[in-house]
Amino acid sequence: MACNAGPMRRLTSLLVLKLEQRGAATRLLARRRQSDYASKAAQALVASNTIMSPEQSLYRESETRNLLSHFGGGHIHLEKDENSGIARLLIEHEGKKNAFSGSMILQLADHVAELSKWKDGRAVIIRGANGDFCTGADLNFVQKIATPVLGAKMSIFMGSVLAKLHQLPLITVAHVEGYALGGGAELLSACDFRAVSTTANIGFVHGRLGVSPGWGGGTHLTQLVGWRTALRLMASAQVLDANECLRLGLADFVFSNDSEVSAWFEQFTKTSAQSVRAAKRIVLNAQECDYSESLNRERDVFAELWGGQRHLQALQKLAGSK
Ligand SMILES: CCCC(=O)SCCNC(=O)CCNC(=O)[C@H](O)C(C)(C)COP(=O)(O)OP(=O)(O)OC[C@H]1O[C@@H](n2cnc3c(N)ncnc32)[C@H](O)[C@@H]1OP(=O)(O)O
Repeated sequence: MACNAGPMRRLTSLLVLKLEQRGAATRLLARRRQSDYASKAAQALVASNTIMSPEQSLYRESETRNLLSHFGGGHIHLEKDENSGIARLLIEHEGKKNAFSGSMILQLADHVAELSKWKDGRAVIIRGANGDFCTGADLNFVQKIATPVLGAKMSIFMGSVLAKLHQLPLITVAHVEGYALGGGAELLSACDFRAVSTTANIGFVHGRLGVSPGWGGGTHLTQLVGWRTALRLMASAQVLDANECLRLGLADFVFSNDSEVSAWFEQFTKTSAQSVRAAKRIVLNAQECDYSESLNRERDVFAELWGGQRHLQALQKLAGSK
């Protein structure tokens, strides 16, 4: 369990802030065409007491799921290998360089939920189809939800998905080739490790669209590269190649072909899945909890493994080899 309800609470307060801008949102919506689905949905939300009253429930996941389901295209495939404990997530949106549609966001949410329950999972590798990682949100879909209220809902939902991805009890690796822009850069920055191809172009280019990261990517980037570099990258919308990413700490490994990345990944298969998962829990606690709570939790993790079947078997094997 997380030490605090951090990500969701921060996202919810974002929605509260947006709701305070209700007058502006309503005026903006009034200018939109009645026939536009997103505009109608937004008007319904603005008119609804439940979404507009801070005293009442502000965010309904089911409403956001319903909204996102209207924007289809592309697919996220999940493949789990029970023997190795390694899963693969493939992002595929043909003709759109794997940009996220609404339905792809929902699929990612469901896959992350499934992975969170996978007791024997060791790692998940995330990759884009056809030579690109992901170019963020599908711009056609973005255009249709370009209102403060709908943007807040989408940001809460996808921000929570990427926070859950970040907190998975297994190792997350982004296998990055080609373009990883906007929300695509946010997705890779939520992972534990980034193996980056020499073909990669990675950029927090949100500023070119007059916005900023909204899926937690600004926070994850800051944790990875420090606040000054993160500020520079977001404020300039600079697109980086693999070697620049490596120099800044945004890449862990640079590769030029698949066999190199497979060889690099081998390091995560040398210990038991339980030990890998324990290590992940320990580093998450160290990030999220205060010092003494993190130490307490580390002891709990240790106690779950010490004297267990795998520990005893390993001891026996070592003793036998002496
Ligand atoms: C909180 C999340 C915020 C966000 O993620 S906002 C989205 C941020 N992403 C972007 O701004 C990327 C926009 N795309 C681009 O700049 C360029 O397409 C890119 C990736 C540099 C590639 O340039 P080129 O190699 O010249 O190729 P191209 O532009 O002809 O693209 C090929 C086809 O892919 C499409 N595409 C690429 N990125 C897309 C996107 N995000 N949403 C929707 N469609 C997208 C592009 O429109 C083009 O389609 P078509 O062939 O013209 O039908």
